[in-house]
Amino acid sequence: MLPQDQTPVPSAVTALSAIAPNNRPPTTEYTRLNNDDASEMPEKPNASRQYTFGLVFLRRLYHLFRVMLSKQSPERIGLCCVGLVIGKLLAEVVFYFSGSLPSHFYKVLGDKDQKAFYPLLLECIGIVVLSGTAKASLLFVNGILGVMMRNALTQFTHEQYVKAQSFYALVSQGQIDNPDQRISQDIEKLSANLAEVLSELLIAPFLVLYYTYKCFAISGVFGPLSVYLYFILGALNVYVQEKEEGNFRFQQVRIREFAESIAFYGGEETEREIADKALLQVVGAQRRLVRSQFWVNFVTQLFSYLGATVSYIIIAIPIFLGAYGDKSGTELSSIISMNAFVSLYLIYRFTLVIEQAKKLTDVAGFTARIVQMWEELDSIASNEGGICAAQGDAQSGIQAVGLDVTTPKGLPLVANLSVAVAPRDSLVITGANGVGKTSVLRTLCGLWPPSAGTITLPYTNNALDVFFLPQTPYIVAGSLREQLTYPGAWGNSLRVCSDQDLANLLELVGLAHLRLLPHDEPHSVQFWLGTLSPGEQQRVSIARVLFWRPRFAVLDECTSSLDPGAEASLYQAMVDLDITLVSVSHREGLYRFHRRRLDLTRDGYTITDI
Ligand SMILES: Nc1ncnc2c1ncn2[C@@H]1O[C@H](COP(=O)(O)OP(=O)(O)OP(=O)(O)O)[C@@H](O)[C@H]1O
Repeated sequence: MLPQDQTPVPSAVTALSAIAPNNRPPTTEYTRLNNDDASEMPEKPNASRQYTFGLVFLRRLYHLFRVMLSKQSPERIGLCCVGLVIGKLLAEVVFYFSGSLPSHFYKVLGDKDQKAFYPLLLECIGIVVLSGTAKASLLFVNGILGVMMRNALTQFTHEQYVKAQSFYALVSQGQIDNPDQRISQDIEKLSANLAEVLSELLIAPFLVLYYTYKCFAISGVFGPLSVYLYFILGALNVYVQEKEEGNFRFQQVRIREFAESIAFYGGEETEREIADKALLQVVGAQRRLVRSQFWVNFVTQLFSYLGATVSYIIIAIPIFLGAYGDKSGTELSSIISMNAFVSLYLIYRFTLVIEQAKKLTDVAGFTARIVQMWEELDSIASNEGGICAAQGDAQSGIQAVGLDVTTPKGLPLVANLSVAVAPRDSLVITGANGVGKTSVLRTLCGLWPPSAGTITLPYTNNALDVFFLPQTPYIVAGSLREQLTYPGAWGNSLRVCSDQDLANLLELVGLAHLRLLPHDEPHSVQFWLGTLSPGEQQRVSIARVLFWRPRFAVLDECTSSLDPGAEASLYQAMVDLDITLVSVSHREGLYRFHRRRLDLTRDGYTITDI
């Protein structure tokens, strides 16, 4: 049997690349302020979203290797590479010897030479043991290398993704499909495939030249050309299929996440249609991939089986021409066997070029998806990272001057907004649905860059002193303590929470019954979502404000599920702690906790005293 061996075609790699998405900010210019330094945001370079074939893929692969080397100790990687090369060479040598064994057996048995038979048998057993050891070691080193690569690439991605609102920008801009899939699955698949081909890549330069020449010799220019073409098409197909897989999975996750809402709406039929549509896309992409592989598999198999026949034709010609006239029947059998082995080995090597190209198409597809995400995160970090606001002290409060609020798609919502919120000068923002209340908060807190105008935010001890509560309560995995004190570190302050503090806090927000839960036992998000009603989740959110005691809190309809009495007592608790509020609310009962009201309309805004 021929070995499970592959020969890479790095030269074919140059044929493919996939390009970063076009991540342009809205065409309007905007002012970005940081510590009073106003600077104009430059237009991002026009990173093309189309595919190009050429050096970009190599550049991405190089980027990938640089990241891996920076995250793993070079000694460990070096050790693995040496292990791979030794294992590979050993496997090749052992394979050559095992392939020549049958011809020796033909000779020894044909001559009825019992004395030579036993040493040959021993040699055979030795080769089998060596072969098993070499292959198992090779697989072992491959596995270790795959784990190391996955660890390094995922760590690097986490650093880029979970920082300074990068993930928010990436997810909300929607330029990169399914980042979660890229991080969890694509990196894993890339690492496994790359580790597998790496052993080949290390000894590739020589093999590629040799087999391209062999391929050319057997099939002319058409042979290598079709291999390269296959490689390019294959990589594109893998990329597209992974994208469709991601969309399909996303749809399934949505059904699970919003099961209750869908059930209330009776939306099963619509959901099934959407899921079927996603399935159609993924199956279509998969079908294209299978189709493109058919001809290659056909040619590969043809060569494999034709190889045996060809090897007999090759040896038949000299035999019939009388070149081996002096050989006995036994010697002739031995020669025929050896010739069959060498011919088949060469043909097998040729088919490996195609086999390896298959693996490299996977590597190319996954590399494009992962590095593309890094490039997008890079451009987000360099252009939009951090809060676009000047740093003021606690007394200066929150100020916006001449602010133009625009959605990421460039839709203008609020023009020339000037408003100031001094300490104890709480503000309630009102207005019809969709008028832009939440968008004003997003712009104030730096999630959206303003199209024009300036923002000043209060800082205490060099840390932003504004706590933002979003419209949808955010529940995290962890203990009750971790739930109530999220995020674990806020501002520059460290706050200790004793059991008594925790009990008081629970009492204050009307969650005293949760005391029955073991405080420090961690629970999953599913557990918390199943345990806390929507109103209780909002109480948990307010508990976080009461725990951290910021000077300013920005609250986006974060008590909408509470009854008026509970809502009022929670607002009173925040006011009692001297927290200045900027609230979005439709409920008039809450106005009394604020000094002024900012009313947004489609035509502008008014600010009135309460
Ligand atoms: N990420 C986004 N990308 C593009 N447009 C958005 C985005 N988020 C909101 N919008 C649009 O901006 C407009 C204002 O939305 P916003 O959420 O600020 O309204 P709102 O006044 O808070 O509404 P509501 O009272 O319903 O909460 C809406 O038309 C909405 O479609």
